[in-house]
Amino acid sequence: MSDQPRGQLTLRTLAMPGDANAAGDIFGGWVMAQMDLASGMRAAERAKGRVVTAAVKEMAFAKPVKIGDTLEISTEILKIGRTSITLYVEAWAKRYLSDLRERVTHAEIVMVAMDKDGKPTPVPAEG
Ligand SMILES: CC(=O)SCCNC(=O)CCNC(=O)[C@H](O)C(C)(C)COP(=O)(O)OP(=O)(O)OC[C@H]1O[C@@H](n2cnc3c(N)ncnc32)[C@H](O)[C@@H]1OP(=O)(O)O
Repeated sequence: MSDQPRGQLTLRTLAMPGDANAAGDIFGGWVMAQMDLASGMRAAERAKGRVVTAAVKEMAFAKPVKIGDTLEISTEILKIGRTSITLYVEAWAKRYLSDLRERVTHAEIVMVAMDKDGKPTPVPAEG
């Protein structure tokens, strides 16, 4: 497993008190939401249109995110199907007031390109 983020840095945000429990641990659901947002951004750019999340493959949280950490989400497009885009997504915590970065979780996320009527539509050729 690499000690560097894989793919493109797609989203950076700050973990705030409102995203945490009473012990200062950031909710896993908030981290997942940021990963979903980043996947949507990357996939919509590739699809040149709207996308929805079809599936999130198994996830585990290896390390906590704490209040004040910068959460960095990187994405790599693994596969383009007919209407789907499969991404490998990593979440890293850049620790508060430090240069230390730790990978907290990763997942494969499948996004599907949608037409204006909300039906799956082919992902256009690149370029
Ligand atoms: C902005 C948001 O994130 S929206 C919030 C969460 N997401 C949603 O609300 C999406 C709700 N789900 C849906 O609308 C539908 O189930 C869809 C569009 C994801 C799939 O619709 P389906 O009728 O199954 O369409 P269809 O069978 O044509 O599949 C479309 C593609 O999705 C893929 N797909 C569908 N379900 C899954 C799944 N569970 N896992 C992986 N891929 C899947 C298919 O393999 C297909 O890919 P391909 O065209 O590259 O071969």
